[in-house]
Amino acid sequence: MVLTLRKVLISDEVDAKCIEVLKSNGIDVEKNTKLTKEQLVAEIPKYDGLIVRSATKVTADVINAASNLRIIGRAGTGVDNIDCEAATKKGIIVMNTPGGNTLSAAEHTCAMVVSLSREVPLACQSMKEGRWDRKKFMGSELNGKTLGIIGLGRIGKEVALRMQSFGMKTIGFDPIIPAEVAAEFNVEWMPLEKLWPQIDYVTVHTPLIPQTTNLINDKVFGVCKKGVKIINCARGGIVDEAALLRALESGQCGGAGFDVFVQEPPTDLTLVKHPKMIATPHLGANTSEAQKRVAVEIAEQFVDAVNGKSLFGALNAAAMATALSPDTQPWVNLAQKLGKLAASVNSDIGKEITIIAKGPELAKAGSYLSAAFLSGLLQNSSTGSGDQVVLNLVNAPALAKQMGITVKTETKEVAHGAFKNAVCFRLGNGFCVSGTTSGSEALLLKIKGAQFSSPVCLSGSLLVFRGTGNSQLLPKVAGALGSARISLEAVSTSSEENAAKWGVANLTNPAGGKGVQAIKDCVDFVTMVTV
Ligand SMILES: NC(=O)c1ccc[n+]([C@@H]2O[C@H](COP(=O)([O-])OP(=O)(O)OC[C@H]3O[C@@H](n4cnc5c(N)ncnc54)[C@H](O)[C@@H]3O)[C@@H](O)[C@H]2O)c1
Ligand SMILES: O=C(O)[C@H](O)COP(=O)(O)O
Repeated sequence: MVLTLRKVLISDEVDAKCIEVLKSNGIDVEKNTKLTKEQLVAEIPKYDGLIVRSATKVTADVINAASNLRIIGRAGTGVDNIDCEAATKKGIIVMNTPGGNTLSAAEHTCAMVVSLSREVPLACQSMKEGRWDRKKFMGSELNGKTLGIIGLGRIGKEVALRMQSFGMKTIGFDPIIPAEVAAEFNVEWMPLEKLWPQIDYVTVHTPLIPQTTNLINDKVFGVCKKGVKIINCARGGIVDEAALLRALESGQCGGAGFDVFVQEPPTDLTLVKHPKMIATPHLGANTSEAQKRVAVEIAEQFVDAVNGKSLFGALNAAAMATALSPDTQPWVNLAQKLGKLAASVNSDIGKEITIIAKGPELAKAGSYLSAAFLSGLLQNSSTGSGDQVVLNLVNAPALAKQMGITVKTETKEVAHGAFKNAVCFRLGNGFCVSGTTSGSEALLLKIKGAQFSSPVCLSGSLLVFRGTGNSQLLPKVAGALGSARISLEAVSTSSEENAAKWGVANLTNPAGGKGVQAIKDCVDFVTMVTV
C-alpha cells in the first residue's frame, strides 16, 4: 500500500461529490473553508490528506506543520498556491486534476475574446444605466483576425479550435509543443518575436513560472500592432499589470479581458475599472460541470492512490508511481535496506550511484529502485531545513539532486547465479551491495563482490563486519558474541574477495553498541545497522 488515508481536510469550496466519493470509500473527511492561515497550521497535523482549490495557500509553514500529511490534492489545475518544493522535501505527494476544468476555462477565454470584439459588458452596462448608445459601441469582426496563443497545452488547444470557428487565424508558441503537433489543431507555431507583430488578439495559457512572469510587458506591447487586445485567463502575473495599464491608457492596447490577477482579490482597482478592461473574479473553472468533474476526479484519484491502483495527477512522485503494484514492494524494501547497509559501511557515500537491475522483473524498475535505495542511503543526511524528515520515494530523489548525487541505471536481462532477478547498487568509491527477494523477504547476496554462501536475511539488527587474512573469521566472531552473551539468529560470512571476507550477524535484539564492542578485536571493520 502506497499510502494510508484516515482523515482528509477539504479547506476550499469543493463540490459535495468529493466528500461523497471519499466517504463511500471509507475515508473520513472534514470540510472547513473558514480556516485562517494560523488555524490551518494548528489543525493540519490531524490530517493525512488535504484537498484545496486556489484559495488556500499551502505554504511551507503549513507543510512543515503537517506532521502526518501524505498527499495534497488540488481540485483543479494550477498548483501555484501550493509550495510544491516544500511538499516534495517533506515526502508529500502533490496531485492535481489535469483536464477537469479545461473546457470551462477555454470557454471563458473565448467569451472574453468575443466580449472584447463587441464591448458587450460595457454596452450592457450603458443600457442598464438607461442609455441607448449605438454609435459608441462600434465593434470589429473576429473573422480574418489573428489570435496569438501563448501556451499550447490543454486549454490553449481548446481555445484555438473554438476561435477558428469564428474565422480567426490561430498562431502560437509553446516551448514543448512542436510545430507539427500545433499544426494538427491548425495553430501555426512560431517564435514569440515573430508572433508579436502579427496578432490582433493574444491569449496566454501557461503556468506562472519564472519564464512566464511578466511575459507580456512594455517591450512586447511596443512591438505589437496598435490596439492589440489581450486576454489572461491563466494566472495573474503572466502579463505585467502596470505595463498593461500604461498600454490601455496610451491606446497601444485596445482592450483586455482578465480572469486572474497578481493579487486576488485585487486591492488596487485602477486596472479593473479601466473602461477597456473586462474583468471577472477568477471564474474560469466556475461551472457546475467543471466543479463536479474536478471534485469527483480528485476524490477518485485519492482512492486509487490508497488502493495502489494509480497515482494519476501526481506531480512530484514519478518513482512512487512506478512502484504501486504489490509485486514491487519486496524490491522497494530490499533497495531501502541495502541503502541503509551501504550508508552504515561508508562514511563518505560520494556523488555517484550506479544501479544494475538484473532479470526480467526489474527491466523497468530503475526509477523506484534508485529512489528506494536513496531513501535508505540518505536517511541520516540533512534536508537543509533542520527538520528530521523521514525519507520516502518522493523526497529521496529530490534530496539526492540537492546534494549533487547523480544516479545511473543499467539493466541486464538475466541475473547471475540461482536468482532470476537481482539488483546491485554501486557507489562512486567502488563499494557495492547486491540483493534479491524471496516472497516478502529481502536477501543480501554480495558485499563488494564477495558472495555469501547462502543469502543473508536483511531484517532487524545486523552486525556487518569485515576480516582480512582471517581464515577463522566465522568461529571467532560467533565465539566473541557468545562470550558477550549476545544471542544470534544467524551469522554468515562471504567468499574471500581482495583478501577480505565480509560477514553479517543477525542479532535477536539490538544489543546497542555491545555487539560492535564484542567483536571489534577479531575483525578489521564492524558496524551495526537496523534494517
Ligand atoms: N482561470 C481559471 O479558472 C483557470 C482554469 C484552469 C486552468 N487555469 C490556468 O490555465 C493555465 C493553463 O492550463 P492548462 O491546463 O492548459 O495547462 P497545460 O499544462 O496543459 O498547458 C500549459 C502549457 O504552457 C506551456 N508553457 C510553459 N512555459 C511556457 C512559456 N514560457 N511560453 C509558452 N508556453 C509555455 C507548456 O509547455 C504547456 O504546454 C494554467 O496556468 C492554469 O493554472 C486557469
Ligand atoms: O487552476 C485552476 O484550476 C483554476 O485557476 C481554477 O481555480 P479555482 O479552483 O480556484 O477556481
